[in-house]
Amino acid sequence: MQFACNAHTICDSELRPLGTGLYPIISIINHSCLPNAVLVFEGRLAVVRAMQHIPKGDEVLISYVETAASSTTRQKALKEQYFFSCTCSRCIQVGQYEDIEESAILEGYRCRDNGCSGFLLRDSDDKGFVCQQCGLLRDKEEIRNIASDIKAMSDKVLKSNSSGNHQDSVFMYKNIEKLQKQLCHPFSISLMRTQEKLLEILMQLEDWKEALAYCRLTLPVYQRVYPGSHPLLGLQYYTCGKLEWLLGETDEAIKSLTKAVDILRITHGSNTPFMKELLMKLQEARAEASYKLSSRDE
Ligand SMILES: C[S@@+](CC[C@H](N)C(=O)[O-])C[C@H]1O[C@@H](n2cnc3c(N)ncnc32)[C@H](O)[C@@H]1O
Repeated sequence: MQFACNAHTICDSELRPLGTGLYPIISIINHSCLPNAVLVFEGRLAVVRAMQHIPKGDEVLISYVETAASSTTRQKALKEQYFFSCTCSRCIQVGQYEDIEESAILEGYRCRDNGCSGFLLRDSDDKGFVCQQCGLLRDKEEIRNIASDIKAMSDKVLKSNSSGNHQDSVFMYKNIEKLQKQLCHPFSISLMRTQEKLLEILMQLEDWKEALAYCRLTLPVYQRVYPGSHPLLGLQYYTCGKLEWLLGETDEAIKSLTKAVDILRITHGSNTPFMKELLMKLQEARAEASYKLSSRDE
């Protein structure tokens, strides 16, 4: 229990998990689902950085769990691993309309009308789910069928992942994505996770163009679920910028890399090798853009 409640996942600069470590000083930091600080690692060194101004006397808080989740999901994860009920400013809104809406957007269903972006809530007769914007009902049987097709397809892709055929995986994840688009709200986290997976495999396949398309698809959801200076949003801008640069979209690359720098210099500091590399890429992209401009003028 001491380990489970106090250990932290050690990650690389791109927040990919490497292992687990126990850091006695870091272990005194409490959790918030709306944290004001972030824990990052520079090799084995654990560094806590403020993501916003923290007034003197305020508690420094990090998040122990994935914040891109509904209140119910976050609370369940905190209870199961850390044995407490969170009462942070996000969690105290549980049961209020805004929180119900946010949960239905992140983890609920889309409206039957493709042009409507409303969120759905269970109807009082338990026939299905009703769009809170246009009033259309989605039959629970239809929802159950699509959800079970997604489950079957996800089980299949997990089994086939071990065989390592990326093309097959792309095909299967695209099928999952298609079904999730029918089922889930456009800002759904599961749809975003499928698109992230496709981005990852397409990068391995070096299909930069399609990878960029998927990276761009995830950005609106990232902006919503990782607001402010969240490192994951910064890293997604970084990926987008690298792909744009690789594909010769220099001006777009400069915009994305600048957004990445604005966030990651807060979360990752400005003197780390990781940040130096990012700043170097931005400088090179700027130099390329001005070279292109001057050769066009000539
Ligand atoms: C890593 S320790 C944090 C330091 C701990 N509060 C202490 O005084 O040693 C994790 C434990 O702290 C408690 N904790 C952390 N954040 C909390 C919060 N927001 N509300 C209530 N308890 C919290 C929980 O018991 C959790 O298992």
